[in-house]
Amino acid sequence: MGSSPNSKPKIIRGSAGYVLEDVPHMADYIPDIPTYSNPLQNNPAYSVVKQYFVHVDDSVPQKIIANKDSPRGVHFRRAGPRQRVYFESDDVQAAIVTCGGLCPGLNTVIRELVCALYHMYGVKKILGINGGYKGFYAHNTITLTPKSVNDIHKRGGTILGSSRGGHDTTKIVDSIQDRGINQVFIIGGDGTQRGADRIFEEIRRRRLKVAVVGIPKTIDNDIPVIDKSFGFDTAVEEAQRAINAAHVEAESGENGIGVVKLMGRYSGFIAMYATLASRDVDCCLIPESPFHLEGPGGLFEFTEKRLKENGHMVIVIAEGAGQELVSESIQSLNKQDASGNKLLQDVGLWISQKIKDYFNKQKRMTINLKYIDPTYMIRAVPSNASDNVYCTLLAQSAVHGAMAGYTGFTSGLVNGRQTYIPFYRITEGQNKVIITDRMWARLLSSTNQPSFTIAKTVSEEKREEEANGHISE
Ligand SMILES: Nc1ncnc2c1ncn2[C@@H]1O[C@H](COP(=O)(O)OP(=O)(O)O)[C@@H](O)[C@H]1O
Ligand SMILES: O=P(O)(O)OC[C@H]1O[C@](O)(COP(=O)(O)O)[C@@H](O)[C@@H]1O
Ligand SMILES: [Mg+2]
Repeated sequence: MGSSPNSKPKIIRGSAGYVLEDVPHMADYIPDIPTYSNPLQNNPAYSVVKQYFVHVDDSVPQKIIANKDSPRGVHFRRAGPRQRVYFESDDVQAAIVTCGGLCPGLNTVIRELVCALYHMYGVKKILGINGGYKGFYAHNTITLTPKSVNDIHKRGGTILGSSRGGHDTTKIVDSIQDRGINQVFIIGGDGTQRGADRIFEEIRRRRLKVAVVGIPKTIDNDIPVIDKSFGFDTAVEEAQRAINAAHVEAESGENGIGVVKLMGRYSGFIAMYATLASRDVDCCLIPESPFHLEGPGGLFEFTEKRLKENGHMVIVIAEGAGQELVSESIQSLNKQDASGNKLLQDVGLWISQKIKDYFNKQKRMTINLKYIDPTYMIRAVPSNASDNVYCTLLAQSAVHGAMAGYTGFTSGLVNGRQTYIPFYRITEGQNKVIITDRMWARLLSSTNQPSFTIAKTVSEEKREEEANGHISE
C-alpha cells in the first residue's frame, strides 16, 4: 500500500506569484502505475500535427488582465492529449451519465465522448448509464458505439435520460466497481459536480484505478470559473423567438405589454444576454438585482412612462427574480425538488397579475398584457452550431484527461482555452451577474430601465438623512 489518500487541494507555486491549482492524478494514490505511449501518435489525422501533445507544464491563467507589477496569479492545467497515457485501450471500460435538468448540447457531449474514446483511443467498451445518478444502481445500462450515437446531436434532451436526487455514493461506487468501470464521465451542473466529487473521494479512499471526470452543464450559466457553459448560446438564441413574439403581441394591442419569463434560478445570465441581443426589451429583471413595483423609481411608474412614450412594452424576467416579493404576497411553502433545490414560485404569472391589477384597478387604464413562458421549450432544443463545436472540445478534453490519468476534475473553458479544473473550484460558489460590472451597465443603458438598486439606495439614504434630522431638497 502507498501513502494514505490525500484530498487536499494540489497547489503548486512558481516564480513571480505563479500558482497552479492542479487536479488529482491516479498516481497520487496508486504507486508504480504503468504508463503507455499515446495511441494518437499513430493516428493519421493527428500524427501530422506539429506539437500535438500538450507539454506537461502548460497551464492557463484564470485572470488575463495584468499590469506590470501584478503577480502571475492562479492557473489551471491545460487540457489536451499527453505523450504518455495510463490506460491500455482494451482495458478501458468507460461509463457516461447525465444528471440534473436538461440543457441543449447534452447529446452532442455524449456523442463526442463516445467518438473520442473510440476513434482517438480505440476504446470499444462504453456504457451509458440510464436516468442520472440513480441509474448506477437502479436502472439498466446501454452500450454506446459511434454508430448508435451518430445522429443524436440533432436531437434535444439526453438519450440517456436524467434525474434529480438519488445520489448514493456507496451504491454508485459499488456499481462502478462491480461493472469494472475505470473511466466515468459525469455530465451535469453544480449539484452533479458535487456528487462527482463525492464519488471521486470514495474511489480514492478505495484506491481504485478509476478516473472520475466532470463535464459542466448548466443552462443558467451559473458554474464558476469557466467562461460559459455549453447550451447557453443556444438558450439565448432560442429566447429571442419568445421575445420577438412578445414584442409583436405588445405592438399590436392598445397599451400592449409582453412579459417573457426565462430560466435562471439564482443567476440572470440568460435574461441579461437575451435582452442585450434583442433590443426590443424595455425592462430586464434578474435575481441579482432587487426591484420594487410601487412608488418613485418602481416598475409600475416606469411601465406607465414607457406606455405613454411608445404605446407598448416588453418585460423579460428571470424565474428567480423578485422571489422575496412573491413570497410576501403568496404564502411560500418552501418546497424543494429531489436534489434539494428550492422550488420557485411563478414570478411571471405573479408580476403579470400585479401589473394588470395596477393599471385596471388603480389607474383605470386599459392594457393588453400577454405572458409567455417558453422556459422548457428553450431547454429542450438541440444545440446550435457554436455550442456543438464547444461540446466537442469539452468532450475531447475530458477523454484526453482521463486517458492521461487525471481524475477528480471538470473539463472547462477558461479564457478561451480548454483546462482541467479541480472539483472544489467548481463547487465552491456560483457564477452570478455582477450588477456593479460593465455588462449590467450596458444592459441598463440599452433598456434605459430604472436601476432599482440605486433608486432604493438613494431612498434609503434619504430616509436615513431624514431620521438624522437632515431634510434634503
Ligand atoms: N451536495 C450534493 N452531494 C451529492 N450529490 C448531489 C449534491 N447535490 C446534488 N447532487 C446530485 O446531483 C444530481 C443533479 O443535481 P441537481 O441539483 O438536480 O442538478 P444540477 O447538477 O444540474 O445542478 C442529483 O442526482 C443530485 O442528487
Ligand atoms: O423543472 P426542472 O426540471 O426541475 O428544472 C427547472 C430548473 O432547471 C434549471 O434550468 C437549472 O437546472 P440545473 O440545476 O439542472 O442546471 C433552472 O433554471 C430551473 O429552475
Ligand atoms: Mg443546479
